[in-house]
Amino acid sequence: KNLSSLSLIISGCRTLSQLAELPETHQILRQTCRDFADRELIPIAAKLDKEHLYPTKQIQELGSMGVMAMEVPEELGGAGMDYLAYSLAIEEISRGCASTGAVVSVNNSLYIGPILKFGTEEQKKCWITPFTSGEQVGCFALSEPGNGSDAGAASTVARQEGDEWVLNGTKAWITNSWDASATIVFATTDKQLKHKGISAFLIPMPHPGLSLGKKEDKLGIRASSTANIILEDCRIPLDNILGPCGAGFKIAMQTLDSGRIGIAAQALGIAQASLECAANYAHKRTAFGAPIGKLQAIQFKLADMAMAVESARLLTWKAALLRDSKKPFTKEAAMAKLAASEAATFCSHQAIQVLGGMGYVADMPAERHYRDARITEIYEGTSEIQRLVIAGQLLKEYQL
Ligand SMILES: Cc1cc2nc3c(=O)[nH]c(=O)nc-3n(C[C@H](O)[C@H](O)[C@H](O)COP(=O)(O)OP(=O)(O)OC[C@H]3O[C@@H](n4cnc5c(N)ncnc54)[C@H](O)[C@@H]3O)c2cc1C
Repeated sequence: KNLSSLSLIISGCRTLSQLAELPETHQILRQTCRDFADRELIPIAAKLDKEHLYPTKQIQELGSMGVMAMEVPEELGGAGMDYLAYSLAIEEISRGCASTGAVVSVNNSLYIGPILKFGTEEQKKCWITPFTSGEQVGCFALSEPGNGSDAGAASTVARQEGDEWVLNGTKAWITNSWDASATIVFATTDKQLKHKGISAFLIPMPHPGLSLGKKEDKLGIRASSTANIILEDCRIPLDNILGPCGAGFKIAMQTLDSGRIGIAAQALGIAQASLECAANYAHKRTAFGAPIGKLQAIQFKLADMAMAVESARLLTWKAALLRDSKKPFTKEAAMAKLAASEAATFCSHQAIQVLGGMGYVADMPAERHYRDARITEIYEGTSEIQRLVIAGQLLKEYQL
């Protein structure tokens, strides 16, 4: 009995030690994604951003590397890796191009994630496998023009008619929508039951009755498409419901818990890129006869940036490790997303200051990082919502 509790302690230590030093498999994956970002993403990120171009070729290459379906078992076409690996991949890709990070993260955690968890075996084969190679991507349609944070107030409706569901309503801000081949749509099936009357549906794209709004002209992550999805008597077979009828809100909330680890990782990538940009510039730029990196004012900025990135990274890895060991992680995922998104906005702001005038123009990546960082404090739950989630969990822990 004593020995078995000791082995538990030892395995706990191994998990903790991963916060300081990654296992070799994860180090290799991280380096592979970093090399890919250096080679394939950094040289084109400014052009993708400026011209709002979807990175078709890069997404396909990431698909062939297994990065479009990190957690999906190999028999379904995925990489069969864990969430720590996923967060490392998203950070490295987003360090190269945050828009590409958004496309990859939505496909993995918002589209594939809930199908993997709640789908039937048939649904997994049909709706996951074709989305593992990067040839096709999916999207996740929860928000509406009238409600984002208050996701339980969905006004999109689905009614059963014979052997079909008929959907009507408008979903707003849907990432990947213009490039997607399928979407998960959340719609109310029983208004009386409020959020317990919301269900999740799988709809192929394009599909009769489903149309797209204009591409939003965004501040950042401009290479990923964002648009309304409009449903007008959109008919799908009864089998296209995901999970039990009425389980949609639970599916959405659990999906966002996991998705937040991906957004934390995306924010880390942007923060890290900002730090690297500022540190490199501090060595090269001279003022008053010496590199600006010799100035304590610049050094303090770099130190604060490095601390913000590293502490948010540890929170992100902790949330991922908890999820991988099947322990509760809602609070830690919200903490990771909040800390990492604030680190990204802080670091990208400071990077512009370190670069001076060069930080303000598109010749250098600092201004793009600044624009890209901002969304991480908004989507998959604003910073205010993360604080509500953290406080809600915390108060439960201290309940008398
Ligand atoms: C580029 C982009 C991509 C997106 N991608 C997707 C996607 O793929 N799928 C999808 O479903 N959605 C997506 N969204 C929507 C996104 O998740 C919402 O914008 C976000 O959840 C906020 O909702 P809202 O815009 O309606 O703001 P609101 O909910 O109207 O909030 C406005 C302000 O009020 C605050 N607030 C609201 N409620 C509270 C509260 N209870 N306590 C304290 N403060 C509160 C908010 O924090 C915010 O500051 C995307 C949005 C953008 C901009």
